[in-house]
Amino acid sequence: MMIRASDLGWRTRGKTILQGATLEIEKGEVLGLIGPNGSGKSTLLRMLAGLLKPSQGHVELAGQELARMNQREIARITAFVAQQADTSDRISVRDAVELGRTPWLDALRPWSEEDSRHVANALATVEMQGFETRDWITLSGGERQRVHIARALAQAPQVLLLDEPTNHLDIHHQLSIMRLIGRLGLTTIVALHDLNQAMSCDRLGVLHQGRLIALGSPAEILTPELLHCVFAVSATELIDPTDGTRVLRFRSMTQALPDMNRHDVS
Ligand SMILES: Nc1ncnc2c1ncn2[C@@H]1O[C@H](COP(=O)(O)OP(=O)(O)OP(=O)(O)O)[C@@H](O)[C@H]1O
Repeated sequence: MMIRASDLGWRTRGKTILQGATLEIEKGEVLGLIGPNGSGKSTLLRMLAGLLKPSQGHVELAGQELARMNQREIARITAFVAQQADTSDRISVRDAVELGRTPWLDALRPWSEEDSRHVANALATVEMQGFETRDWITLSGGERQRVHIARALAQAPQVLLLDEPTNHLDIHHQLSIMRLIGRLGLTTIVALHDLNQAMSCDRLGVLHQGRLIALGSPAEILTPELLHCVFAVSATELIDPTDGTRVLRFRSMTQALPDMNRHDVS
């Protein structure tokens, strides 16, 4: 088991933000976290990344107690891509991605060709080669997002934690990031808002009002009943005729559905 979280909870200023989250993630599994705004997805990811100390419960990472590991030990196993990670520092794209190598460097292990290879591969993977010398502040939102993902890949992690990684991305790059997540073979936990993208995950966890209320395969989870209860939408399942995949189409609950039983002959 790569990650084991038991009864995780977080409280702040007397308010419970997350409670009773228990989950296990196998090596190489892609787990999607879905849930409405404010349901606790980022909070759970930040606890799994060791960035937020749980008020309750504990996390095991690759067989070790996360609370007993230092940031460097955690960063050699886990890379985290936050939702809005920005920097005001004037750094180049290459500098930003090179930061991913930090957990592997020290006085006895200075920068080497291997580190440069990791950085070049990571930039190529997110289709950002050629941007190395650009100033970070001149990048668009989507380019910044891809550089953040490159920084995480340069870290050569076993576990990838991604908070809405397709935010800001155009459709080509949304699809290529989702495809990349699928083929990296890393243990990945990814918070997603696009429920059609979520269908490509091995399993989905649903957060609702600070609780992990369901965990299972996309087919088990993305039912019209659950989508109605959790997201307050009505969903219709369609089949893409080109490859037979399921596609969900959503309507707000206030939008009237056409009466399928009415056969008007005019
Ligand atoms: N430091 C904090 N102090 C007070 N409330 C907080 C703090 N951090 C998070 N919250 C609240 O906790 C709840 C869960 O936040 P979280 O960011 O985990 O949700 P989320 O599911 O990731 O939401 P979104 O989909 O909007 O990104 C929100 O209501 C948020 O306002």
